[in-house]
Amino acid sequence: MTIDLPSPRAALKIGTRGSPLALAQANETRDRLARAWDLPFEAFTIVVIKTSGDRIIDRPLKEVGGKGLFTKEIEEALLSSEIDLAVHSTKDMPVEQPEGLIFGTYLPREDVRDAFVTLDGKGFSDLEEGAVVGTSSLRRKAQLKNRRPDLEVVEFRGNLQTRMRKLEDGVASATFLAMAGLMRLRMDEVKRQAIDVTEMLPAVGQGAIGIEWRQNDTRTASLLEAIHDRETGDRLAAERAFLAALDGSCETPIAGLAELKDGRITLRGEVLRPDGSEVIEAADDAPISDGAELGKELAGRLLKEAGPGFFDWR
Ligand SMILES: NCc1[nH]cc(CCC(=O)O)c1CC(=O)O
Repeated sequence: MTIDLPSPRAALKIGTRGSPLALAQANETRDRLARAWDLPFEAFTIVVIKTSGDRIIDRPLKEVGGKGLFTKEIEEALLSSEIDLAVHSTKDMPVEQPEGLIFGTYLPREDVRDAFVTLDGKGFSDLEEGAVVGTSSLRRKAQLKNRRPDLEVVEFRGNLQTRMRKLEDGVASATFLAMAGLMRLRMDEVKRQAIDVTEMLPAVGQGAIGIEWRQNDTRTASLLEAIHDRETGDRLAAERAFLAALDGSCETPIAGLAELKDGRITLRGEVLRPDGSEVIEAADDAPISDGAELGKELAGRLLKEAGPGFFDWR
C-alpha cells in the first residue's frame, strides 16, 4: 500500500490544547510520527485550540458542568478538517466520541501513578491533623478522605505550574499531580512521592496519550498505525469499557486500572462516595482479547454491590 506522506508544503495538522502539558504531548506525537515515517518535523504543524475548559478558569469544573469541556472545540476542528488529528490526555476524554470521529490510537503509557506533592516532600500520612490539601479531582478527594477524614480539601484548578504556585503561596500544604504530567514536563524540582496503585488507584486512562481522527480519513489512520501501542490499547479498551458501563460522569469518583501479565489482562476498579465514607472495589482477570467484556462485567458487579442508593448524590 502506498501512503501519500505529509511534507513541509502539505503538512499534517495536529490539534491540541495550549497548556504546557498538552503541547508536550502534541510534540511527542509529532516526534514519533516523524521518526516512524522518516519525515522532517516540518511535515507536521501543531495547531493550538482553546477549549471552554481553558477559557473558564475561575469556577469549579463541576459547576461549569458538561462532559467534554476540554474536547468540544478540538472535535469541531477535526470535523471541519481544520486539523487532521487531535492529541488528548485519555483521562480527560469522554467514553463516547461524536459521530464520525474515532479515538483509538494510544502512545506507550507513562507512569500511571498519582504523586503526592508538597514543598518539603512529605507523604500523606505525614501531614498534620486538619491540614489543607488542594485538588479539583473528585476521585482524589474521595480517596484522600477515605484514608484521612481529618484533612480539609480545597478546590485547586489550573495547570501544573499554577497549582505549584498555589502551594508556594500557602493556599494548601499539599496537592496531587499525575506522575505522567510531572515527567512529561520534566518538572524534576517538584518534590513528590509516587503513590503505589494498591494505595491509590488512578483514574481510567491516566498516563496515556490518546489520538483522535476522522473515521473516513484512512490516510491519517494508516499514518497513526505506525505509532500505536498495542498493549496500551488493550488496557484502555478494558478501562474505558468499565467507565462506560458505570456511566462515569465527572461527578462520580471512579478509579480503574488494567494491567497485562502472562498473556492475560487484570482489571481493578473502584467507586467511592464523594466524602470518602465508602469504597467499593473489585478485581478480576480475563484473556487479553476479552478486555472490554471484563470491564463491563466488573462495572456490573460494582453497581450491584453499591445498590441503588449509592449514586444518589448526583
Ligand atoms: N485532569 C488534568 C490532567 N489530565 C491529564 C493529566 C496528567 C497526564 C496524564 O494522566 O496523562 C492531568 C493533570 C493531573 O492529573 O495532574
